[in-house]
Amino acid sequence: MQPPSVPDTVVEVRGLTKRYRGGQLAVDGLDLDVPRGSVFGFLGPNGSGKTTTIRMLLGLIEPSAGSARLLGESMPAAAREVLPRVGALIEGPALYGFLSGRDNLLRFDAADPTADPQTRAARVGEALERVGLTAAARRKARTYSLGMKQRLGLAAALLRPRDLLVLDEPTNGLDPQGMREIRSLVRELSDDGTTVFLSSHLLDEIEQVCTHAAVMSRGRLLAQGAVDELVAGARGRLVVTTADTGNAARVLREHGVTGLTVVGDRVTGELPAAEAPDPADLNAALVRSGVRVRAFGTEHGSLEDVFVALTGEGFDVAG
Ligand SMILES: Nc1ncnc2c1ncn2[C@@H]1O[C@H](COP(=O)(O)OP(=O)(O)OP(=O)(O)O)[C@@H](O)[C@H]1O
Repeated sequence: MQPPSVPDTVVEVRGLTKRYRGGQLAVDGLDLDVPRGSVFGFLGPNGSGKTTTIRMLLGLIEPSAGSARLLGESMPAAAREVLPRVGALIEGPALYGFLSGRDNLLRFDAADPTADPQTRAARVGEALERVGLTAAARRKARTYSLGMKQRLGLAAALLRPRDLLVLDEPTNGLDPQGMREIRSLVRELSDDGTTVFLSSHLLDEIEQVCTHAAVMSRGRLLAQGAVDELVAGARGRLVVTTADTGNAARVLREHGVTGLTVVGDRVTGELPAAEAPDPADLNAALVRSGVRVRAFGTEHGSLEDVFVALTGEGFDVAG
């Protein structure tokens, strides 16, 4: 039997809305298009509706309005056919601490009625290998670091081939090393052709690993698209290094630069969108005013700039 084909749009969401019983509007008219083969970052501060959206995508809760298609099929109606092709890791894996990593995976595999017991050991061995836990496979899961537990959860999601992986805040609580491990695993899975949808409140993480992103705030979508296009649309920041920060800020303000901040010997600001002055003219104006400029340049826009420009607010990671 041919494996089912993967449509060009792996996740297609239209007008998706969730109002909880208490009246809380958690997700408000969301449209999403996740292209096949992408690593799609679902970005937003805590409480912006990411988990609620993922729950609706996976058919765990009913939307109040709108529709969600996963691998071309309507959810939650097609959950039985679609979900076996989707690996998910939400809010940390459910592991037995008293079992070894390997025994945890054997249990997960045994719980899948379609998994052939004859090939179970090989499947578990491959999944452990894939996430780099072979050497630690016989240790009890409770002795694992958070990053190792998260990788074991991913191994469980990878016991069968998946067309889509949905990861809710996969690096939450991990140290930088653990984060790097998960990021490189996500890249490998993507290189093998799996579409990955991952939520995060970490802008930097999304920029590092994702090809596409959707930016959420308070239940609403602010922007989505290829990360490089989103970032290219963000205005860069002007950065001037000088001992004479006060005068530099004044001159830049007079020339239309906004959002000026001074940290140490660095003055940064935003170039006005319309009729942006040529940075070379700004530099000349600083020099004319007697400001001794040590360094002058522009920094590329980041996803944070996109977020700030769209909301007029800082990206509050603490929620
Ligand atoms: N079961 C529920 N009943 C009522 N309100 C809820 C429920 N679950 C979430 N909410 C509310 O809905 C909003 C969105 O929450 P959600 O968990 O989807 O956001 P999130 O972006 O995933 O944030 P986090 O990263 O903190 O989980 C929040 O204001 C939250 O308090």
